[in-house]
Amino acid sequence: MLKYTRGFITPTLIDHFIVFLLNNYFRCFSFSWLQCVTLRCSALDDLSGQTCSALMFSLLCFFFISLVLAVTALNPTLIFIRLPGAVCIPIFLPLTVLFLICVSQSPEASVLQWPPPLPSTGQLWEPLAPVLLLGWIALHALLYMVPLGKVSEGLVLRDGTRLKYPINGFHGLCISGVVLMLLLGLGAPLGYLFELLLPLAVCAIAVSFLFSIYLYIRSFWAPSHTLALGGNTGNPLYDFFIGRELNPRIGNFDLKYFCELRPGLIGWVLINFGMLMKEVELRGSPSLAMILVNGFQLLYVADALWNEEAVLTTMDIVHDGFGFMLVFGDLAWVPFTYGLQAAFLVMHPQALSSLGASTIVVLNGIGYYIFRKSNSQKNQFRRDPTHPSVAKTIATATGKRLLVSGWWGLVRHPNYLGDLLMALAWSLPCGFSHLLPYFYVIYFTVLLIHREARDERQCRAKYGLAWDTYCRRVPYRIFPYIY
Ligand SMILES: NC(=O)C1=CN([C@@H]2O[C@H](COP(=O)(O)OP(=O)(O)OC[C@H]3O[C@@H](n4cnc5c(N)ncnc54)[C@H](OP(=O)(O)O)[C@@H]3O)[C@@H](O)[C@H]2O)C=CC1
Ligand SMILES: CC(C)=CCC[C@@H](C)[C@H]1CC=C2C3=C(CC[C@@]21C)[C@@]1(C)CC[C@H](O)C(C)(C)[C@@H]1CC3
Repeated sequence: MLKYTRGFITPTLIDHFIVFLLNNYFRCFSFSWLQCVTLRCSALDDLSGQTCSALMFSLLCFFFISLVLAVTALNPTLIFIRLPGAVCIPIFLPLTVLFLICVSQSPEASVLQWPPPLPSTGQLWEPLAPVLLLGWIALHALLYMVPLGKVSEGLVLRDGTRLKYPINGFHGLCISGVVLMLLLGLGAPLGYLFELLLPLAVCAIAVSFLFSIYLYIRSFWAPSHTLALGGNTGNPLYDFFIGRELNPRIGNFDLKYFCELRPGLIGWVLINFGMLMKEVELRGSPSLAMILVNGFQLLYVADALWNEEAVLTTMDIVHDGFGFMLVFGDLAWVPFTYGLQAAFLVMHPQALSSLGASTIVVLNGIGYYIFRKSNSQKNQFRRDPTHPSVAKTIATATGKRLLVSGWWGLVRHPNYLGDLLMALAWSLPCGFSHLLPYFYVIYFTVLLIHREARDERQCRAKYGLAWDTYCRRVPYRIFPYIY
């Protein structure tokens, strides 16, 4: 099967890398605890400070292992670490969100700084935060139900039916923009979102847990044909993490579709804008770097909502259950880690030349073009395989065809390629002095490589020989001539 896959980064190389990380994780973990136990400090304060640091270091190590476990969680060849992955991730990914926010707001902004920045209880809790968060989710739930825009059908389900979805996310974004401008006009201190970041993230994590528990419990009343194929192993922890129900709904209100695009994604843009306003408070005007980061990420979110219908053919909606991973991803991970660049820029302003800025704009433009064209091509093809714009295809035994022309003839995941180029363009305005602003592009590369491998397995199982033919005709996965 691998003979059809070219490029110098191979799945075997990735497996070796995972084993290397596992080895080093155990070494780091035992080292940090050893250090914690053998510390010799004169003052009690010092001891507690250093103990905390050693603990924090252990947590960081745990984070890396969680990432590795996440990468392998669905890999049947590494089944012995599937379950631990599902157990560790719900603990350590939320801690990572809080840790990264603390780092972005600290003067050093170094993920490896010693001792690491630890928040006080006062910094974690603010009564306004749950009010704002629940108000925001309620506003978007309300906008979801407003009969604006068209209603579209999803792909055919296992029982042969199709679900209906309102396509009004872009309206939701515009209305949120108007509300924001009104608040700004009334003198609302939007820059205060900077101080509220940690308490808001704590609340979003709490909401994610409660909501996932609700989803897990209600899935036991769902008919069996509405359950996701991958989320019903019978192991409660694993199923809670992956999600049992495919499209949980309350009446016509689709919970997964709602969470995927609205409160978290639009919340991310709102938080970015809050960071921009904080910069205005501190320095009188927004920096070029901040404007670029805000502009690029607004474009990404607006594009997702403008092309909302295309989400109905993505893996999350079509194949994945709605469990902790997606709930937490949508409501906490996306809004609080995808915008770290803007949070970083508030305390760490960066000078950017016009040549540098223009190069970054061009990179984002190229990434966006590839991302949009390839996603639209596939979406159109899946909805109308006979469309005149589709030139070359491969027939499969399932009756569905595979696209081999346009961007889908260059690499097997051109949409990932465009997305990664954009991710890089979002980090570059933050300069090269810190690693933190590059967190997104690093995490995203890992996520997409894992996603590609998972999709490849599913497609091979689904399309068999036709998929092999496709791999022969299009040998590269994401990066032409590399991977
Ligand atoms: N910002 C973020 O955090 C994230 C962004 N994304 C982005 O979301 C977008 C969607 O990604 P994702 O859902 O992972 O994957 P895709 O939209 O690429 O969907 C994969 C599916 O497309 C179909 N497919 C694959 N190859 C072909 C082909 N040659 N012809 C026709 N159909 C094909 C298969 O499904 P079938 O044959 O059953 O139709 C396959 O399972 C991407 O642009 C990605 O970058 C994704 C994850 C996170
Ligand atoms: C570490 C962790 C908890 C990961 C969970 C993964 C989720 C954060 C992502 C899975 C697929 C996503 C997609 C988007 C956002 C991130 C998640 C939820 C997306 C909505 C972003 C905007 C794009 O235009 C998109 C609509 C194509 C995309 C769909 C997939």
